[in-house]
Amino acid sequence: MEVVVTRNIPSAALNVLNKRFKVDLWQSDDIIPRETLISKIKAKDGLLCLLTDKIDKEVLDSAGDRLQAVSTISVGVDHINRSECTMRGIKIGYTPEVLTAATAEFAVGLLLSTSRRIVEGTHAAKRSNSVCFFILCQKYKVTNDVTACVLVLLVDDKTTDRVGTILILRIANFSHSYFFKKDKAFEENLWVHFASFPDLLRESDFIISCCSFNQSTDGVFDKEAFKQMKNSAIFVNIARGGVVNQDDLYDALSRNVIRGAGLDVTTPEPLPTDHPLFTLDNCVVTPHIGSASEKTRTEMTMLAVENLICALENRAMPAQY
Ligand SMILES: O=C(O)C(=O)CO
Repeated sequence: MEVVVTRNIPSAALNVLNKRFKVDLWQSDDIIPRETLISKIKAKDGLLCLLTDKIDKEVLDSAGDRLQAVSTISVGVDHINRSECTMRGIKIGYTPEVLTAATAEFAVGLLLSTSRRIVEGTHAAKRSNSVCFFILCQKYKVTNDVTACVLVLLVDDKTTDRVGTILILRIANFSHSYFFKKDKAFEENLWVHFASFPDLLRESDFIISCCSFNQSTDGVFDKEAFKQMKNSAIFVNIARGGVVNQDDLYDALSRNVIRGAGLDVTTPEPLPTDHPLFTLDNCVVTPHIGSASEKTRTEMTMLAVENLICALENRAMPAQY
């Protein structure tokens, strides 16, 4: 059997695949160009891909009848046309659980670095030796305390629940937590409360988007949403760039409609270096590295490899979507 792998993966994972299949590897740390993917996938049995690879009808058409499985090294599957896969009997594997803790931790990191202006402080320290006055000078006078603030997580399905749950536990010492989710058990187990979306926007000091990207979350953080937030609110996005209208966010940040944003996800990814969001002091942008600890990325890759092998050998995948 033949499989396509769309990125350099750790050699341990590649060796496992090489022992079983003929592997057509895109041997690069860069995103595989779309035309290359469309050409490589022809008449292959399996695909190991990343969230940066759009697996749509055109790619599946190019693969043809032999393709049996798409295994993504990600928990999110919004880059894969699931209904086309289902119609064609193509199994989808994904990587839940193994990245939960790393992603939740990263959200805490973004929350703190944005609210306490750690990145801005680092730049200021490099620029000037008067940084001891950082907190006193007019320009830099405000940072948000995290303690005793109201924090909101936008969570909407099983996948994002997991990250949300760990996140709640990690920040339990800081804040009261609210969940945008109608689930009694959840409320009782984590001492969180359900609130409507407009209430959450109005009452929160921190809003963390952990939701999956779908029709109901597409652009949900827009001009209207930012207008409803407190002027002191900090917005953190570890979900997908598509849940935010980025022009509206830029506008809200540059006019101090909200205080700051920490974004690990953007549209597009990577965000072009000349993007206006990079010009703002009150916006921390990272290149989608929420799950990028060595242990986590290795576990994700090994799980994706195992998913692919099981699918092609007609055994149950450890994590079938
Ligand atoms: O696995 C995913 O879907 C991610 O977004 C990783 O950070």
